[in-house]
Amino acid sequence: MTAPTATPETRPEPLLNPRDYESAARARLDRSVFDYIAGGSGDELTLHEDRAAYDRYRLRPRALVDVSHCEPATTLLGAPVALPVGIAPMAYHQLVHPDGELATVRAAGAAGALTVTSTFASTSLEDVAAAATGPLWLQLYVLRRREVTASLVRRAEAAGYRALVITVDTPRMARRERDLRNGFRLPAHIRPANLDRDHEAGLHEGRAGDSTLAGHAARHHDAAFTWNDLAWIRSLTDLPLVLKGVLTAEDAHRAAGLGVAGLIVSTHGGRQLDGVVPALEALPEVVAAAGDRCEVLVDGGVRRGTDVLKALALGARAVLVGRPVLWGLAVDGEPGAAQVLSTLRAELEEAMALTGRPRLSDVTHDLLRPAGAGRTT
Ligand SMILES: Cc1cc2nc3c(=O)[nH]c(=O)nc-3n(C[C@H](O)[C@H](O)[C@H](O)COP(=O)(O)O)c2cc1C
Ligand SMILES: CC(C)CC(=O)C(=O)O
Repeated sequence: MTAPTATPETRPEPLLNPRDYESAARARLDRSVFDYIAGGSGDELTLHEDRAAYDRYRLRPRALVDVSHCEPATTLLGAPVALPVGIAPMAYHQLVHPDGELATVRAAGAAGALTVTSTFASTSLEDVAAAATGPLWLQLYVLRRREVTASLVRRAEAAGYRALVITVDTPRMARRERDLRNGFRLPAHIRPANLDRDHEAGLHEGRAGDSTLAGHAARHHDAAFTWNDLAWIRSLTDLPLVLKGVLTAEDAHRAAGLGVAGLIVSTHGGRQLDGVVPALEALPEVVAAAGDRCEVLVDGGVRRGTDVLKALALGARAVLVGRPVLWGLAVDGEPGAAQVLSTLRAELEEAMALTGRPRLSDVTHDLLRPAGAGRTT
């Protein structure tokens, strides 16, 4: 069959990487939705630095290694995954596509990847679980109404979630100036599907200079939640606990000592404390402090297969990706999200082959050197 004739002007540009998807998503989405997803807090220093930290490393390839088969499969808290890349928890996937979380969890399942579902999903955690074929963790914001958090824990267990990810960097939501300028509010048809109507109030009526999400977090997130309260969550469930947003050795030690199974080194994608250490820079101290007591993941700024390789070389067991998945979803629903994941997988395999590291156990610190510096190992 002949391809339809297309002039150079009309031929659609192929979308080859997350940046291409971002540009295409920008063209499709309402400005305030695009900005809510793309944006960071304050001067967006950390948003920028999370990404730039990857570019400060160079790769040291080894030659003449049999790379005819490269294997990125691993396990996360005991569950097999086909690749060390999962989907970060993100609120309200239906903002960008009506299929929302169902599309992203199906895309993750097809890729054999982990999905972390947000407390603020626009689809119920049970419906997400019913559509899942890969491992699922539930992200928890600890809410002031403790019985709501307790009920999320029980529902997660019943629905087959395999871990609880407690986000520890958001006792309040940072000022995100794009959202304030745009007067960000949730469109009327989108709601936090895991929560009751009390937790919906105020999300839909906004005004310039205000973000309804920030007001919502101020009313409902429990800013008094501390290390001592972790025992309360522990008492509710035997599911493994993972802390998301740990950036220091001190907190990693403390978490490991309390029996936390996993840590996600994260700046929340540059959306919380602006000027904080970029996640990739914090990774080595967290890995060293956790030792073999916790599995350590990292997120923020992962856009290429070589980024995944760099994070693994610095000791991460896996990375999570956030915005790129939403860009894929915005452009083409489930196939778009799937394409973003499969591109990252293809790039990771290529990077493993071209660095002479066909197994993840070969991806060690000697793979890296800081840009512009001599050998560090
Ligand atoms: C639109 C959006 C919504 C998010 N919602 C949540 C959330 O509900 N819970 C959470 O722990 N992190 C949330 N995050 C942070 C992500 O889990 C992740 O840390 C960050 O996006 C990773 O950076 P990346 O987008 O550069 O890959 C959100 C991020 C974005 C972009
Ligand atoms: C609803 C928000 C608290 C979700 C979030 O974590 C974010 O937008 O970064």
